[in-house]
Amino acid sequence: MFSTVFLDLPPLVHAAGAVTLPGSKSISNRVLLLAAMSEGTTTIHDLLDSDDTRVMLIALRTLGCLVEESGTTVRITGLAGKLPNGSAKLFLGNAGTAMRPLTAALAVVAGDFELSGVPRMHERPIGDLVDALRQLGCAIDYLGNDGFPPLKLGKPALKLDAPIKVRGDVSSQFLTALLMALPLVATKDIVIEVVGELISRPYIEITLNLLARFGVQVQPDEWQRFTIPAGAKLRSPGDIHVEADASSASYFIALGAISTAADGQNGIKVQGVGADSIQGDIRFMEAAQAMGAKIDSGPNWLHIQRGAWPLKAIDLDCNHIPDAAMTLAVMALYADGTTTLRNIASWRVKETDRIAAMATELRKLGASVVEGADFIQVTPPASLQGWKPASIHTYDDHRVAMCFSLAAFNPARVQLRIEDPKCVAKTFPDYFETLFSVASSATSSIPVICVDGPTASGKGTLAAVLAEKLGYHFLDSGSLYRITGLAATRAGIPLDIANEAAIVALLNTLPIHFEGSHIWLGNEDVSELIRTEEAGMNASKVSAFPAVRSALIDLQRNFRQLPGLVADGRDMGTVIFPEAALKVYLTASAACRAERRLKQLISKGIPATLDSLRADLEARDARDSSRTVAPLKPAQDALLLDNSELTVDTSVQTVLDWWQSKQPF
Ligand SMILES: Nc1ncnc2c1ncn2[C@@H]1O[C@H](COP(=O)(O)OP(=O)(O)OP(=O)(O)O)[C@@H](O)[C@H]1O
Ligand SMILES: Nc1ccn([C@H]2C[C@H](O)[C@@H](COP(=O)(O)O)O2)c(=O)n1
Repeated sequence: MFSTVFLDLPPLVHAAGAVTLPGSKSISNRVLLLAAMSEGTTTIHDLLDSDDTRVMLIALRTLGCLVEESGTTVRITGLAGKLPNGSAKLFLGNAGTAMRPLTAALAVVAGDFELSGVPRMHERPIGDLVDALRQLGCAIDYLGNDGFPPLKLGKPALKLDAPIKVRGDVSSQFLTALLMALPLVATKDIVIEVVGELISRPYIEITLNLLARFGVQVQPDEWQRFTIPAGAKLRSPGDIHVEADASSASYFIALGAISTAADGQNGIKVQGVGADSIQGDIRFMEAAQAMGAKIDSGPNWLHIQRGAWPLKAIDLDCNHIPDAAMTLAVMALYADGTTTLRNIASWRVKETDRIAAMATELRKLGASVVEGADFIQVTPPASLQGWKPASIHTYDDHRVAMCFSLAAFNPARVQLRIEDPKCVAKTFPDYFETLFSVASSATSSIPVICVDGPTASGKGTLAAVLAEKLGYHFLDSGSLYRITGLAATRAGIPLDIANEAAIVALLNTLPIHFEGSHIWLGNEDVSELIRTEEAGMNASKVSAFPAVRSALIDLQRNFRQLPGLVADGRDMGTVIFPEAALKVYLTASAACRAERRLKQLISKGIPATLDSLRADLEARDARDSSRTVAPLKPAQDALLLDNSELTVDTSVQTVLDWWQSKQPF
């Protein structure tokens, strides 16, 4: 997951390949609660691992439920409606799929509970559900504002005779919550009557479908009355598989519709969910097809290719696909006219006011947007010049972040910044990694920051922190020369020019691979071994051989992957990435560098003296600067930074400021 303050997306050009999506949030949290409340043990396969499921799991454990996790498989020993912990305080983050159903389930069983969430959760309405539960005799108090969490639940005095009325036109989660909770107390038939038009019916279909899997056959009557039969009991189905999330699939369906494939590849394959999904958002397929996507599907997969181009503008009632419809609003940027998405009033009470958020952010990109109480109308920029680079504010809303990433395919190739990219953790923590696994940019548009300079100037430290802060890959090019020196020494090859060919032949066979900050030579983690002063000196020797340098060029350039790269070395800016957007030449006085190296070695328990270290680093600098190929020197367009008197933080901030000043935002 990208936990950076922002994530810059270079212009994306192609997309092709297969993606496997995480489990459905709606199914995951429903199944977790049903499994916890039912009789028997349920093994849930492919459960979504995200913020929203995590708060549900923590809540269930707090209530005394036995939860055993093993990867994406979770075993729940059901409580059969009896809670061992009759009082608990539950924090439910911003998970509506946890807050609403848990409120109903805990309100009908005896106990004292407090349910709270993040500030936005305390602005999301729950009054209609509370009103419905109070009709049943549930004791519920508001701890903050009336109509909103946090809530205090007490012991109910249940009255099951009259039909329970619940509004269906604000959120279908209120009805879902009642449907899942009432089997716990169905000593007689319980009737729920929906007041107002029921929105988001497909979510109710998921609820009914899953209740049936847990042994409860609710009798629906025209989507207005639902009867939970007397004697209904939640019973574990044993094993249950969670489909991939159809709302998450919408981004990749859209991706297939708007992108062209790179050579030899063919569209986007989405694995884990197919056209026969029980999730309502699968009908996003139809909307995407109406806009021009070509989609094939099988039992558990979808295959999407670009069809009509530009996409066709549509006018659609999106009541049945409220979440996935946000993706349509971004697809509208690529349409041949104005797209209108109607009947989306529920967007206003989601993670943020999504109509306002989408309108604001689409306008930043240059679109014309009209918004109303329950609709949004999007007209794309009239020409390439109409597109504007934009920093997309994401409002702590995972779907805003994910759907706007698709704007990186804009034909004007303007840059895009996604603020707070980690908000995708709510449903799809690895969203951007998955996107980058199938999307590609022109290599020349993938940003590179080069940090070159003499030994112990702090290049590695600076470059690694920059890479972390920007979410970019990191190339420690010196490690490649260090490994070459190590391998040659181990093979008994003297490190002199006469053996250049032998060293290159050996280098070409080396199974080098990188895993985070660890460097492997085959099965051996050599990260520490190559850090000695001797290894540094040997690296300096082999790095002077032209054929060794040539042999390492492609390997280094291959590090230039989405979303960007920070590369540290001696010739990053002069030879390997001469067109890099920012080149930093980092220096510090020899005295200062020797002192830093001394501290570094002593902290690792390696004895050393200041004088010998200074002599060694000056000798290394001299060799690195005087060799005939790619000598150590600043690139002509490098910015010089002497950090002798600067802390690491100040150096990092200086370079980040330089980088920001080059961005169009
Ligand atoms: N600005 C700074 N102020 C103080 N200490 C620093 C600064 N930058 C780096 N250091 C420290 O100096 C030591 C050497 O830094 P680092 O290993 O990053 O240098 P380097 O240039 O990559 O060296 P080499 O080229 O030999 O790999 C580290 O212990 C690091 O924490
Ligand atoms: N791009 C590079 C990186 C490193 N070298 C050589 C010269 C250095 O003395 C040696 C070790 O590098 P370090 O790990 O200390 O950065 O490798 C080079 O020639 N070109």
